[in-house]
Amino acid sequence: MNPDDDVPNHFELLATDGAARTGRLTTPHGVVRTPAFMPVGTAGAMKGMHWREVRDAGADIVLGNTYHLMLRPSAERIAALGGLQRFTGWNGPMLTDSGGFQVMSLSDLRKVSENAVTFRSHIDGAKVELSPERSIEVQRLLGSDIAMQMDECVRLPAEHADIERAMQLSLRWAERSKRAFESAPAGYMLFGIVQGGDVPQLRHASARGLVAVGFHGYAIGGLAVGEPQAVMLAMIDETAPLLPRERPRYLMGVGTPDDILEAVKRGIDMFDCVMPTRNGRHGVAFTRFGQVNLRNARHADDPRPLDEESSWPSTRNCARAYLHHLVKAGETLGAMLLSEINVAYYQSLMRGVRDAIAHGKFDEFYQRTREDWARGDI
Ligand SMILES: NCc1cc(CSc2ccccc2)c2nc(N)[nH]c(=O)c2c1
Repeated sequence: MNPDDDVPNHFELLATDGAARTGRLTTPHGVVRTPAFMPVGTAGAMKGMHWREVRDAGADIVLGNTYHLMLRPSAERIAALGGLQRFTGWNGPMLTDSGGFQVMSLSDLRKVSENAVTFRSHIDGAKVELSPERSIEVQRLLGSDIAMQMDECVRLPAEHADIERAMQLSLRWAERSKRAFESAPAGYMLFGIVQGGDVPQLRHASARGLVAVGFHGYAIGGLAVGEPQAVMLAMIDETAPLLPRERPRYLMGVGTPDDILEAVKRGIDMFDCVMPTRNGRHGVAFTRFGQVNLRNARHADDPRPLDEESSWPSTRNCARAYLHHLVKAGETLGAMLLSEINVAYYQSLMRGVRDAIAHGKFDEFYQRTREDWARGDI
């Protein structure tokens, strides 16, 4: 009996088109339609947006960050206040990362040992130890519907020996994470994370090792960490076929609309990225015709909206000249409008992807979407 079979499966595959899939992932706080884009609400807020707008834009699930929330306001305080959903007011599914990735990218004086990652808080400099067991405890206290195992992600390019060391450590942490998760109530999920850098054999070993442990779903980590898109896609080609077809696959921290379309084509179901809100705060809009930098003077007298055929009101109604003015003036409303415009675009892209796969038209959708992007904004 494969341990993977012992783990309940809350994912339902509805249709496939080539390697692309569309399905439904049922969580304790609601259903997630896949392929799904999950906006990142790092410290319990979606920067520049109300949760109402996130929901109206079409997001079924949002992400929270264990690293940030355990440091401030603390997992124990959020638990005492009823958990992340009640604390934030987002009354839907939430996924939290394990925190190790953020430690490596945000904190100082960090040390990785067999037992844990030790670091100093970027907020008050306090020494903190994050073990697989503590990471799972924090995610359980937050009440997230989908928790991630503790792992070590290596930036690329990297030495083969370092990639292998981190991949093997992550596999041992996967087993410890699963043991620590065993007391979670039914319906709550734990995903394993495939590591292995840009080395196919290490990707294979990681994927096989995780399936042997058995998880509700499988993430592909350690990509979009400095490698060319072609390398990222090649590693997805090496990894996805080794993951159980009937369970969800999540590509962590990816990506641009083009990255997402290419990864859906290769069998990925879930995505997250800070780009929609981060680019929005920097004056850049994602549209059906590619990215538009509203700081550019060419928009100063342009009365047209970004896309008059968009289903999203701000995208259909706000004049480029106004958005340009807000961005140049540093008005908060500029960041707010472009954040919602971008999150809405990503959600419209995912709606189009799901519909195309459901009707066996993914290839046509893929071609037409890329032609629109290539045509550019005129
Ligand atoms: N840049 C890719 C990336 C991003 C994240 C962060 S994804 C995220 C961010 C915020 C909240 C929830 C998930 C990762 N997280 C883990 N645990 N492992 C990785 O290899 C990895 C790679």
